[in-house]
Amino acid sequence: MIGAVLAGGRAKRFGEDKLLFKINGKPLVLHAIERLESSRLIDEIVIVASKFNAEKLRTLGYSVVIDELIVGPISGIFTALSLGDAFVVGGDMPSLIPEFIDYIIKQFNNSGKIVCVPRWSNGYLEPLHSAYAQEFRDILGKRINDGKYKLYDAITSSDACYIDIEALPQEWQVSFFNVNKKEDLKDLTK
Ligand SMILES: Nc1nc2c(ncn2[C@@H]2O[C@H](COP(=O)(O)OP(=O)(O)OP(=O)(O)O)[C@@H](O)[C@H]2O)c(=O)[nH]1
Ligand SMILES: [Mg+2]
Repeated sequence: MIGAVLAGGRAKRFGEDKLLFKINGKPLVLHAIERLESSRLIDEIVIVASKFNAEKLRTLGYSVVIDELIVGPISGIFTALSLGDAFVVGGDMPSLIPEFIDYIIKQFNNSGKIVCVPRWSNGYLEPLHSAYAQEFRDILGKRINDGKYKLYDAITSSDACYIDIEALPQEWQVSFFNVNKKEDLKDLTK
């Protein structure tokens, strides 16, 4: 399974390039990559960048593909799936829990569904912490063509497998943490 790290956003809320912003001396995106890499069921990492930041991200030494569409995470996933099945995360998720990722990939493999996504009891989904089959790419492509960019809608209108977050170890929930604003960094001093 490919580990795809979405990195094509403009970080408007953060106010500067958040993915290369150093936390404990290491770019934010590298924290996410290294966590994802230590999942046993992930065998290859790919960064899904934009044409604006691809060169900088290439210096990290991982393979980089360019999302030519940049219409939000949906186009990042669409781009990643050209390479195969993928577990997709945001590059701004430094607290990923490899064991949780492996758990989702196992569920995905056993379910035979085209997407396996964690779901909160209020119905909220975590699509940037989910496993996607390459077969889902055509569905995403059609939706993007129609100007339908909401991932939530793409997933819920498909035959997805849902993982009940509250039934799992509570310590795993930190895996969803993502940095949007500068002030989010203070939750990250560990
Ligand atoms: N490939 C790709 N990645 C994206 C796109 N939009 C967002 N991302 C990435 O997805 C992750 C989560 O997105 P956001 O939290 O909205 O980040 P962002 O868009 O850079 O930040 P804001 O401009 O503040 O919304 C980040 O790592 C982004 O770099 C996109 O259109 N294409
Ligand atoms: Mg955004």
